[in-house]
Amino acid sequence: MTALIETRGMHVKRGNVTVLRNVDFAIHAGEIVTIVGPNGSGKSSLMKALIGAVTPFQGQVTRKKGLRLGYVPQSLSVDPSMPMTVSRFLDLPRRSPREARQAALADAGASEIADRQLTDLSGGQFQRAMLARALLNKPEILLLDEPTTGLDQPGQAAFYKRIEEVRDNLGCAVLMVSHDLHVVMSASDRVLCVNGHICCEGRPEVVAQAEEYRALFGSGTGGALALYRHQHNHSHDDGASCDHDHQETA
Ligand SMILES: Nc1ncnc2c1ncn2[C@@H]1O[C@H](COP(=O)(O)OP(=O)(O)OP(=O)(O)O)[C@@H](O)[C@H]1O
Repeated sequence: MTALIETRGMHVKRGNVTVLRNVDFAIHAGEIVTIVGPNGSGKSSLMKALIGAVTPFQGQVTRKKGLRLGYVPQSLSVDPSMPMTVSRFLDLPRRSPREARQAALADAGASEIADRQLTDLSGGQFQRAMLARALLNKPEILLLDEPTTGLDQPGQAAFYKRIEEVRDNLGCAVLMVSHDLHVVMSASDRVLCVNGHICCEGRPEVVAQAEEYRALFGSGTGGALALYRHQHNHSHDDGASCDHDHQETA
């Protein structure tokens, strides 16, 4: 299967400092991949190099031709003195048909906020408005940089659940940076542990046990995987049924 984005031997500098070394990475259609790592370890730099906002000084990044990207940045400051509805926000920088805006808000689980002022939204609603904007062009890959910053734990869990639904409904790949290890690990197909390079990578269960991961986050997070696990019995449209044994967050 062709990768949506792939890097080979990628080195990235910010200023004069090499912040990422020798990154080999690929993400494919429909995957949910989470990047974890300490502060300053190069997670955002990796994301920026993948979307082309930062150019690697060595190695290659290959994006599928015509790849449709949706990007939710780490932060966006809104001038509280500037009145703007969510609908208007979705029209920046490019106007979209009303139906497209409504569909994106529905996909983001936020249909009811279309006419609300941006500055009146709760943190969770604002994140959904950002998500809706990233979904407007029906992305093949959605990239989210710490999308739940400022949300409480139920808010985080609800947001990641919505991301899984978006992936299921739209079939897009999802690549996100997160510090919410306990919540995000089991929502991911694959976890990438970054600290200036890729320390370890694999299924969440495997990464949580890896020495490199434990050296960075301690063994306490080994049990973190259990936290988000919930009972997840349902049928899909294609008739297949899911029966994972998850436990709810304490
Ligand atoms: N524009 C820049 N110019 C110079 N150095 C930068 C720039 N952006 C980031 N850096 C440096 O690059 C390193 C990696 O930063 P990056 O933002 O990628 O880390 P991160 O893992 O996303 O961190 P955090 O978890 O704190 O968001 C840090 O040392 C940071 O200070």
